[in-house]
Amino acid sequence: MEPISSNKCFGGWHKRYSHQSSVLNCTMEFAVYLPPVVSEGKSVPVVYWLSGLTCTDENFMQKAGAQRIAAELGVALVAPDTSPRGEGVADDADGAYDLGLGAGFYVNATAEPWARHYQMYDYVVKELPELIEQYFPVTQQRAISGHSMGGHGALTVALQNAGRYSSVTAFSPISNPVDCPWGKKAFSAYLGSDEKLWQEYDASVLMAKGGDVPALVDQGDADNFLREQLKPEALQKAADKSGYPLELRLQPGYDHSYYFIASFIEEHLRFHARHW
Ligand SMILES: N[C@@H](CCC(=O)N[C@@H](CS)C(=O)NCC(=O)O)C(=O)O
Repeated sequence: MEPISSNKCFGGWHKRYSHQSSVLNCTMEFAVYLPPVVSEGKSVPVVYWLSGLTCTDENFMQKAGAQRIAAELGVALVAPDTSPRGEGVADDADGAYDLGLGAGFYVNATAEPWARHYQMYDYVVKELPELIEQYFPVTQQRAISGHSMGGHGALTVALQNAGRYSSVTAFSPISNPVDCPWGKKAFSAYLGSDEKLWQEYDASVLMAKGGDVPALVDQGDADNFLREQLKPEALQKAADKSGYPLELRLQPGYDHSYYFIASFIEEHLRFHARHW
């Protein structure tokens, strides 16, 4: 692990690192925020943040203002990148923003040319937490959050790994990727034509089967992607069917941006802190 930068922030430290990922077969960068109590020798729980299309680890850390409340709550924040990176990593032939680099969709790709590097599900669920738990003063308490493509990632990761996460929250998640243009495009590329496999990565399909990881989802009603891509009504329907503990809130006037995330991130972190 190589340090890239270190900045004091609300009494704690925001740090960036690069490391060689064996799961993704490339060099990856990630960010970690360590709250002030860490300097007193205390270990802290971790909230993992998964970002959306076009993002790196930096969007959330620079725009959401989450460090202030993480410092108060005594929680670490970890933000991975949104896809494998570097020379030799496949990208969309037209450089589209919604496939390839910056658009890993938190799945394990099975189709070519993606399978060699695009294993973001295993990276987020296994390799990155193992690294964090080995090198940083953190407990085994984990929660997960994300935005848009990362909201889809957070929900599917929590739903598939109930014992590993104590709570999950999402902003504007892609709630039913098997039934929207972003999801269909990414899943047909990364997973091929076997739609049964797609369903393993669909939050609405998974939530309809039930579960008990507490979930909070915020969605702005002025979000341009709401109707065509995000479809929170599918998630609500799934939760109603299975009796899943989902709190879904439609927030009037908010759009898809980090201004929305910055407005509610405090409530999301407090939600996680209530469920350690
Ligand atoms: N319309 C955008 C779609 C990408 C987008 O809205 N990305 C969201 C996540 S889905 C984001 O967080 N962008 C980066 C940022 O706002 O910092 C584009 O064409 O680039």
